[in-house]
Amino acid sequence: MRALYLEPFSGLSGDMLNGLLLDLGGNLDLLKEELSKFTLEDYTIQVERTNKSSIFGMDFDVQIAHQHKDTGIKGDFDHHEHSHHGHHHHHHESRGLTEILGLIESSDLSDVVKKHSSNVFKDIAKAEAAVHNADVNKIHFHEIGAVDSIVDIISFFIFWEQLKIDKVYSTPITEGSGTIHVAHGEMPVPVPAVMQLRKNYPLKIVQDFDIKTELVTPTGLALFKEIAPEFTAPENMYFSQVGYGFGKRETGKFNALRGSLLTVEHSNQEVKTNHDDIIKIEANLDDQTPEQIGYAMDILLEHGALDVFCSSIQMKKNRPATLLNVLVKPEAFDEISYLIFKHTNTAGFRYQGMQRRIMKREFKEVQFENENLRIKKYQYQDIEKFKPEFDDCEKIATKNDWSLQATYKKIQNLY
Ligand SMILES: O=C([S-])c1cc(C(=O)S)c[n+]([C@@H]2O[C@H](COP(=O)(O)O)[C@@H](O)[C@H]2O)c1
Ligand code: NI
Repeated sequence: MRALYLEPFSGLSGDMLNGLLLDLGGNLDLLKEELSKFTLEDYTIQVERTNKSSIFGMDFDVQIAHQHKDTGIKGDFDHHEHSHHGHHHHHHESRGLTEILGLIESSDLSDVVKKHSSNVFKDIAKAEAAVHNADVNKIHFHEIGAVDSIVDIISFFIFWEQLKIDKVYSTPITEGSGTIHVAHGEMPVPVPAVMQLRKNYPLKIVQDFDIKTELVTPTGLALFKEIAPEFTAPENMYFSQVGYGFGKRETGKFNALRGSLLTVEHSNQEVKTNHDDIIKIEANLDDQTPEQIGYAMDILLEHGALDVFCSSIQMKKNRPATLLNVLVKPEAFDEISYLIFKHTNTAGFRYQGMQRRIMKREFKEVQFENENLRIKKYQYQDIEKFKPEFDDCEKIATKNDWSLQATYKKIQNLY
């Protein structure tokens, strides 16, 4: 399993979220290729690996042709008829929600990107409609703001799909205070659309009253809601990568969104049930080297297979071959199927649904010889079993130059 751990200690915006996913390994060329499936006016994506306070991260910016960078503020939603505003140039068309949803639906973007980005647009339009007492379909996204909002939102889910994140965790979100100026005048921070987006949704937001500007933008918060982070610290996971997406405003503090990719082995996941459903996949491989099979096994395990194992078989034409077995949760079946076809020579495989009887599993962590020692507790009715985490025992044994046997003896009274 792969998780994303967000630390929005300086708020959330579309640019920060995109910069972060890029810094965590999002592929810019593939992003541009995908975005070309969606027809929009002239814009360019500017990315720069740069530093703030000597910490390197990604600056992501969508630049629109003819945009005046006078205020540095984008996202000017036009809720009025064009004729009411002399300053609305002809080339600044506005798009309504229905039009944006239609553009997304008729594009060749993936279903995942279509679904999530449409949800975000609906959420923002609903919030704007509530603030400005307008019909949700009458909210018009002003072109200057809309093009970069559209690109921000769609890009985020294209990166999202690339990174294959299964779960999101977050620390509480920090928001600024005071007021900001947008085209419609002065707005209190949190801005009204952000307040609406918070309605009836369990978010943890704290305000930093030393910062007199906006840290959380409507786009940033709507994207955050769509990936639905859990406000807890992930347990039994390992940080595999840390990244930073920079914000644009001068806040007087370190203005970035930090995020980390975390991985967890299935054997280290908490289990709260005594039974579950899995799928068992079998493929006979008679033309693949052990090196290739080992490589495929690693990839399948990294992408959520519960277990991958092989046995030797004798196939037609007297060929010694390998039976590849993969156990997978139903929700990971499509991705694992794709990866089997990608990384093995097989042109088909067998699969069957199975039920498992399993022991509940939880972890406790103790300190031993200045090291964390995780202990697994298995439980089924009145039966309890305890098992210290092998990787931790190995670390303790190596550090102290003890045998594994001696290490297990020393820790046995800890569980
Ligand atoms: O122009 C309008 S109507 C406007 C409304 C609101 C409300 O909260 S209502 C907020 N904003 C500000 O625009 C920028 C851009 O936001 P994005 O989410 O598009 O990045 C931001 O400062 C908003 O607070 C504009
Ligand atoms: Ni508004």
